[in-house]
Amino acid sequence: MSTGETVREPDRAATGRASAHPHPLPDPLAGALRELAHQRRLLIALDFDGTLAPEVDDPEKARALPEARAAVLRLNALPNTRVAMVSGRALGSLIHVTDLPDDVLLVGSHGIELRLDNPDDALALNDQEQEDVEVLHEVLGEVADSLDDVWLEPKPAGFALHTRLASDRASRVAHLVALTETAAELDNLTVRHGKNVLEFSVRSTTKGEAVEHLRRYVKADAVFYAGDDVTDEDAFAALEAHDLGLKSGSGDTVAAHRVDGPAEVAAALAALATFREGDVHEQ
Ligand SMILES: O=P(O)(O)OC[C@H]1O[C@H](O[C@H]2O[C@H](CO)[C@@H](O)[C@H](O)[C@H]2O)[C@H](O)[C@@H](O)[C@@H]1O
Repeated sequence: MSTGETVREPDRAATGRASAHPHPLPDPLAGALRELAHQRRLLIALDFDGTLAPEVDDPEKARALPEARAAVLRLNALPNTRVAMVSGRALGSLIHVTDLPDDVLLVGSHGIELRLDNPDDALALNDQEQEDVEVLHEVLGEVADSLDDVWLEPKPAGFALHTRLASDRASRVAHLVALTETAAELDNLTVRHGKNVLEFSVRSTTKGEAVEHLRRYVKADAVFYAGDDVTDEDAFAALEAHDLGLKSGSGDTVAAHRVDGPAEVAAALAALATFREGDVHEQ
């Protein structure tokens, strides 16, 4: 969790704005945000669940904290600054829960689905992939039906097997049986481990590839990425020297910075917005 000295960033003298939130940022993070804010063209890529939005039992009821949403909108309004959501959610679900302006770039299904500036083609699976999705549905459907509080969330290229409300025993059984039986039926399957969820997909794209694609797409000089889960580690690993990775919450990470959770991520985004707004006004 957050360690080291902390400062309340940004202060009114430095930026002309009062600090609007009570979550102090670790000193090294505040400094890194200040430096990042000077980069000419910036991509701000953000995971959703556990990063902007606290975890809830019903995925469709998850919403970004108001402070996080406000900071995202401030950043999105700045010149030479693009905001992207990079999520494991299906694109439709991501559009619904984020409810952001159309110029926010969206990546769903861990990089498989994109909504960039031009209307992109809907995800088109080939015949083999469609068959594999049907097999997955059959196998995982049986697992979910046989255990209390285990359920399947359909996605365009696979399924998420949710165990958040299941007992420890049911979760273990669900994971074991699902992994064994899908491996027995399908050759080219990607399995991603998340918080109370196992994701099965017939496409193997990662959030790391998504960040690389977005970096090229927006011609970014630097990238800010924040995420909380195992799948976000691919994105952190894709960051380069001038970038900034921010891990939300507990768990192993290769990100250079860590905060406790969505409230502190919101504070970091608000600080970045304030630093960058200051730069714009100075130009
Ligand atoms: O990449 P993310 O934006 O973090 O999405 C990851 C998964 O998020 C959702 O599941 C998780 O959040 C739910 C709502 O808080 C929670 O109920 C569930 O236990 C978590 O696993 C979503 O349902 C998945 O499709 C995403 O892949």
